[in-house]
Amino acid sequence: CWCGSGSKYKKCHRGADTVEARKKGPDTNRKGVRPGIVSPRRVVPITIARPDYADSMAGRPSRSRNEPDVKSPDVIARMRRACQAAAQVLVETAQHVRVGITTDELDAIAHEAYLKRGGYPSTLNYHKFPKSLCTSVNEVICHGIPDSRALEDGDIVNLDITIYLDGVHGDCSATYLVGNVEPQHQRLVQIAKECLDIGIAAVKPGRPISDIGRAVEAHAVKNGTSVVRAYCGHGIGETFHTALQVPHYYEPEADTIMKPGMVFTVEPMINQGHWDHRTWNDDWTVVTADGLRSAQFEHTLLVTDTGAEILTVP
Ligand SMILES: COc1cccc(Cn2ccc3cc(C(=O)NO)cnc32)c1
Ligand SMILES: [Co+2]
Ligand SMILES: [Co+2]
Ligand SMILES: [Co+2]
Repeated sequence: CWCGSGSKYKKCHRGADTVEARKKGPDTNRKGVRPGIVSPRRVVPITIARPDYADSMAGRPSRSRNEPDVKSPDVIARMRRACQAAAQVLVETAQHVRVGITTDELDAIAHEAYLKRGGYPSTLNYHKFPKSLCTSVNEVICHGIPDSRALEDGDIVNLDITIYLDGVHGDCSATYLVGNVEPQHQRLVQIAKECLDIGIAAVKPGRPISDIGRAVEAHAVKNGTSVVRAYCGHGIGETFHTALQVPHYYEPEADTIMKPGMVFTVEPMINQGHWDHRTWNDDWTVVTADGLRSAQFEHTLLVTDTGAEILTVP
């Protein structure tokens, strides 16, 4: 869900000056200063194949982002297995979501769940991201870093899982309710799930990628919510993020025609209030500008002759 630097969609990527000016520390909503990263770097046995960025100082993929949008039958077969594994890791980790568990403990659970399936946690060291999944709580839109904050009654939390298995990535996420969640926040989560389903239904060969954002944004706005613009869905395969971007708002410039064999994520981030975001001064955590909540769901999809096949099913 990263539109990346130099995004061709002006609205999709803010200029550095704006971002710099907007950096801020953890919101008081999150009970003051964030607890911080509490555990040492998790280890991945050398027996597990790692992506090229896993051991690089910058964590930057060396492989170009110009992987073809349409995948070969071999890559598709490997994507099916990786995406199924990602969905299983998500389900397994989500079973532990409850009041009192810390997001760092969820990171440990997810980490082991990747490893036991022979997979590498794609986010670990990806652009130097320090953890094996993203945990985005309440006003956090995406890229939340697991830490010592315990989940509280009434929270919503997105778990974003990406696995690297047999040379390809599978990426999925879901937002979960913690204990007794206020009806307005339950509704936000429901609308976000509907936005993903409606976005997937808009996937049709021969149509432009922009159909997806048009359908998602219409549903979000009709239901009194807004669509985050700075982070998009993305092409995925042997590369975590290919050059293909999938805005979740209506972007007429997203004119790539969908073709059978394409694989990309749809991962709408839906805000309770305004679509704008801020980035914490940890350089990762993306939060709503107005402090209201955000919810997200994500699947990795294969474009078929008639529509979309959801690959991230357990
Ligand atoms: C360099 O700039 C950035 C900025 C933000 C994030 C990152 C790297 N990154 C870390 C985790 C992560 C997850 C996704 C994802 O697609 N989730 O569905 C995307 N990017 C991710 C890099
Ligand atoms: Co993301
Ligand atoms: Co993604
Ligand atoms: Co993801």
